[in-house]
This record gives sequence, structure tokens and C-alpha cells, in this order.
Amino acid sequence: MQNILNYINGEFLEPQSQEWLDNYEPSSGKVYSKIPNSDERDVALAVKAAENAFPNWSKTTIDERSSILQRISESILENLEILVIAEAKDNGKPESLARAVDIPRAASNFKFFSQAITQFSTNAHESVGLNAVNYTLRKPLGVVGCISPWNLPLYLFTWKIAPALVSGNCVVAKPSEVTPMTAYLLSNICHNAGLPKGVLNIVHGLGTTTGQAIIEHPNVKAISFTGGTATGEHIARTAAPMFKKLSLELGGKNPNLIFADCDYDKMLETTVRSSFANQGQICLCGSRIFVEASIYDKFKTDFVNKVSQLNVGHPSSKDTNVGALVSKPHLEKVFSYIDKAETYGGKILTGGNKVTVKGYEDGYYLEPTVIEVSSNDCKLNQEEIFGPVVTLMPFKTEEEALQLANGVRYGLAATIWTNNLNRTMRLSSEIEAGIVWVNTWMMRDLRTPFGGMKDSGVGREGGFEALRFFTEPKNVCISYE
Ligand SMILES: NC(=O)C1=CN([C@@H]2O[C@H](COP(=O)(O)OP(=O)(O)OC[C@H]3O[C@@H](n4cnc5c(N)ncnc54)[C@H](O)[C@@H]3O)[C@@H](O)[C@H]2O)C=CC1
Ligand SMILES: O=C(O)/C=C/C=C(\O)C(=O)O
Repeated sequence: MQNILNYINGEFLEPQSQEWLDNYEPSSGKVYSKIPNSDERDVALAVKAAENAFPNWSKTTIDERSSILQRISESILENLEILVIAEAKDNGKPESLARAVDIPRAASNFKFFSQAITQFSTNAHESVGLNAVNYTLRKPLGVVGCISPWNLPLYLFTWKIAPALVSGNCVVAKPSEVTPMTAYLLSNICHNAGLPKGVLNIVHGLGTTTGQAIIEHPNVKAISFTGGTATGEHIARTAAPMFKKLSLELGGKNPNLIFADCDYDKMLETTVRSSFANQGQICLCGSRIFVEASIYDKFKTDFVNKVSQLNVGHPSSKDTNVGALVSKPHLEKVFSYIDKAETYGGKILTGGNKVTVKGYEDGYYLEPTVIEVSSNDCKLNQEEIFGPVVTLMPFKTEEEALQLANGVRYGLAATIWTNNLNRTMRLSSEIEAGIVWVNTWMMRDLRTPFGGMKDSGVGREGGFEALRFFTEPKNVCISYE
């Protein structure tokens, strides 16, 4: 059985504890590799290595940093098929999705930030009348911690470490213990691309030990985290009193507002995707679908019909639309909402059952499930289920739609389907979400600010926002005679 290793100071190391965790293949329910159960000793080694590497790395030219990131990006693409198969095996997602989305995006993250840094500039202010000029430097922070989740493993891991590295920081990173494999493969890629030792350190292990040691370490200056809101809250409570910089990308319960005047066919097709892509395990999925009353019955029939035709199956099968959920505990968590749907006031329109896939009977498969609800206040509409489960509900007016959209603790993303420009402008302005898509979903331009309002997080990733997060502004005021 393969042992995943930590990557510390340019070396591949076993954990100090010599303890290992089981890594499961969601599609079969079997253990297929072991990962280090790292503790604070491994994290301390990684932080030390990063500190030692920082003086040189922070002084390398932009051109050199940019070239190394470019090489990493190219190497990800050269290893695309290996990474696709590894990601699907580790996470349960269809290989087709990893091939179309996850791995190309990981390569794009490195490519994008290798270019963005060459355009990143600072401000100068001429203090007219005072004979002085102010200019602002942006200095790398030092050692930074990057902690990522299991839903888009390599995609979100690289979304953090690429901007951190290119702006001159040294990184201690921890992928989710549930999906560690592609981060391990990435450590080899970075090593071979010539990233100097200690600049990137990847420590594997549990959130409560390895992750906790990273967020508590006094020499880690910033934490970039994506994951659940409860974990984000815990990280903020721990790290904020230590005055660490924090970027927290947390949960969502995103509204999908469908108006009668939309492009119906495009909306229907995209809504199936925004509901069930990656088994609904994307923080941006539109899990609360609100439909204008005049087309509600038609939409309900057409949507349920399309959803019931989705194929649940093994990630390697070309016919698979919906793969396995990421873990048994997660499957049970998602299923518990379906199981209690009626108690919560919902009516299951399609789906609702676990699925047995022939030859993979212990895998974590679940039917894509649509539940009709009559109130936005029910648990199904208020709590992040983070699986292949969406709710449907009609609305009568634009005002009601807005109220429903904003009636949750989260504020990550929203989708609006309409061809009315005035309505688009009104709703986009009033919806409490960091990201609003109109007549599309998950169309990404990496230059744009990415993140949420309310309980969906603090700060923004993407473009110059990420480069600003990973640097500290320092103003210099020069007076002249
Ligand atoms: N992208 C998103 O929005 C995600 C949302 N979730 C939500 O969170 C729920 C719980 O899922 P989990 O796997 O438990 O996510 P999580 O938030 O616990 O895990 C995300 C990352 O944080 C790490 N972590 C956990 N505790 C930590 C700590 N004390 N200090 C530092 N790092 C820590 C984990 O090891 C992992 O790398 C899901 O059911 C889902 O609702 C989960 C994953 C991703
Ligand atoms: O496209 C992105 O940058 C991010 C996508 C998704 C997440 O952050 C998530 O699911 O957590």
C-alpha cells in the first residue's frame, strides 16, 4: 500500500510519530493508501524550513519566481492524466470532471499568478506643497499557512499556494486528510520544477492536530483557509488574538432565482449542473432554487425529469454524471437531511436513496435529490448540506425572491436567471452575496474578487486581492528640500 509522505525542506519525510492514517477510496469504500498522522513536531520542522528559506526566496526576482510557477503549471498539464485519475480515486468525483475542471484549473492557478505578479504594482502619492513623496512597498509576510478542503482538492490547494509563493512568502500547507493524494503528487512536481527547498512545505494530517499546530504556531503570519464555517470560526478564534492575517472562504447556501422571462433551456441545463456538479460538493452550488410561480410547475416537471436521468456511477465510467460522495461520514451527514426531509417539512420529488454500484457495493453513492419545501425557514433551506440535494420553492414577486435569497446566515454566491436588465441591476445590487452570476453559473475569471459575505467568510481571494492578502503594505515618506 502506498504511503504518502510529508514534504519538508525539500525532503520527503515520514511523520515524527511514525503514525499513519487510512486514506479511503470513496468509490469502493476501501482503504488504498496511508497518510502521515503529523503533529506539532512535523509542523515545527516545516515552519523552521520555511523561515530559513524566506530570506533568499523573498529576494528572488519576480522573473525567477514567475518562471518557476510557469514550470509547475506546465508540469501539471504534462501529468494531467495521472492527476485526473488520482483526484477521482481520492475524492470520488467523475474523472471527466477532474479532466475538464479540477486539474486544468490547478495548472491555470499557477499560470495565472505567474503572470499576475508581473503586473502587480504599488502606489505613490506626491504630497504637493509639503515637498514630500510617499510610496508604498508591498512586502511578503514571511511564513504563511494554507489549509484546504476535500471538495476540489488540487484546485483549491493551488489557488492558495500559488499567490502565496509568487509574492515571496514561504508556505506551510495542509491539504484535507480526506483527499491528500494530489497535494502529495504536487510536492514532487514542485520539487522537480526547481522550487528551492523549504519554500513550500506540505504537511499531512488531521485538522485537529496538524491544522491546529499550523494555526497556533506563533511564526505563521497568515492563514488562508477554505472549508466549513464552524472550522473557520474556530480558526478565527485561535488566530485573530495572535494578530495573524486571515482569509476565510467558508460555507454557502446559495440561492438560484429563476424568473419567467429567462432563457429557459439554458437555465434548465445550467441549473442541473449548478445543483449536482461534483455531487453538489462545491460551496458555489445553487442549493436553494426559487422559481417564479407562473413557470413553477413546468420547471418542476422538467427539472425532476432531467435530474432523474443523471447516472450515478463509478468515477472512471464515461457515463457517470454523479460519482461517489467524499467519505462515509459525509454520506451519512447528507443522507440524514434526506432521511428527515418530511419532518423538516419537505417532499422528495426525485432521488432520496443511497445507490449500490455493481462491483463497488461499499462505495458512498447517493441519488441526486430534489426536495420541494414550503418555507425558507426549514433546516433544509437554512443549513449547508453540501451534497447532491437541492430544494425547490415558488415565489410571486421580485421583492419576495430577494427576501428569500437573503434569508440565510450565508452570503457566498447567487445566480439570477432573467432577461430583464433593470431587474438584474436591482437584484445584483441588493443580494447579499460576494459573487452574483446572471444567466450563467461558475463562470470564473481569475482576476475577479472571490469570497463571501456574512457567515460565508472574511476577505477575498483571486487576482490582486490574493496578492494584497499575501503582502504587507509599507509606506515610505521621503521629504526633500
Ligand atoms: N469549500 C467549502 O465550502 C467546504 C465546506 N465544507 C463544509 O464543512 C462541513 C465539514 O466538513 P469538514 O471536512 O469537516 O471540513 P473542515 O472545515 O473541517 O475541513 C477543511 C480543512 O480544515 C482542516 N481543519 C479542520 N479542523 C482544523 C483546525 N482546528 N485547525 C486547522 N485546520 C483544521 C481540515 O483538516 C481540512 O484540511 C461539510 O459538511 C461542509 O458542509 C467542507 C469542506 C469544504
Ligand atoms: O473557483 C473558485 O475559485 C472556487 C471554487 C470553489 C470553492 O471555493 C469551494 O467549493 O470551496
